[in-house]
Amino acid sequence: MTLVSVENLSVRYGSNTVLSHVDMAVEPGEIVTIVGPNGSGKTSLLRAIIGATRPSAGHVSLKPGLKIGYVPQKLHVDPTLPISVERFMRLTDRVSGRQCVEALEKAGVPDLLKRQMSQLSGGQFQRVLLARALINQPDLLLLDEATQGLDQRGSASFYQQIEAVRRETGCAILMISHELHVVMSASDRVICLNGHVCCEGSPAVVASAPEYRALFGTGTGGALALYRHEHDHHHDHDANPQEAAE
Ligand SMILES: Nc1ncnc2c1ncn2[C@@H]1O[C@H](COP(=O)(O)OP(=O)(O)OP(=O)(O)O)[C@@H](O)[C@H]1O
Repeated sequence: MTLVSVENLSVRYGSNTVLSHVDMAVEPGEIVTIVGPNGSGKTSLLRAIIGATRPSAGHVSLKPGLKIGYVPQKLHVDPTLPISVERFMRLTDRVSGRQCVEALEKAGVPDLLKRQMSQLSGGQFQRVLLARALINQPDLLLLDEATQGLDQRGSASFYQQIEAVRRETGCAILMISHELHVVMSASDRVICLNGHVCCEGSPAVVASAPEYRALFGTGTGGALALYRHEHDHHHDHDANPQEAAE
């Protein structure tokens, strides 16, 4: 059964429409990546899915009883606050020490339980956030640019961990990423967003779609084009990405 189904979704902040007519779905066990320039509504889409942002039109349906783990884009922990990884993980959920250790194992950092949050490296911190999101054994994991601030090796290894999590737990993953080259290999499906769904499909189909190329250019150099986005392609919400790619 489909985990998340988004139909004709629009999100508006005041008079600013950031998402319009977005249709997308996530099936069990899939890894789906959302790419798109800054401000293209990626975070707004995730927030609409978890119910933190109210759609101005359309709707989001979740499979009944769906458990979601969410790794936010940024989380600031005051470096002067003495808080251990274990305390941090137990702040929001009633979980045992054993469950914390298991979640840290799944996130690839089994030995961090007693460490101070302020002493973790960027990569370790992100793994702890991942562990916290895994603690309730979610059916769907949402990651909002979870590798921000990590170097290329750190983020490649983080995505390998995500694939291992999917293998071991079978949970589906919906993630936002700017690292196109890494994402392309780790994803079953890519959705290219720019206020609307520009194109979507398997990484190979999306990479060769004219809409995607208009946004990101070709090859891995396209990762840079992301930040120098010129949106000059024609908007056609009914375009079939399969046909467009041919
Ligand atoms: N709570 C809010 N109130 C008003 N405007 C908002 C709010 N949240 C986001 N926006 C605006 O909506 C647009 C889309 O923001 P969103 O965070 O969804 O984009 P994004 O694709 O995730 O961007 P980035 O890649 O920079 O993280 C931006 O122009 C942003 O300024």
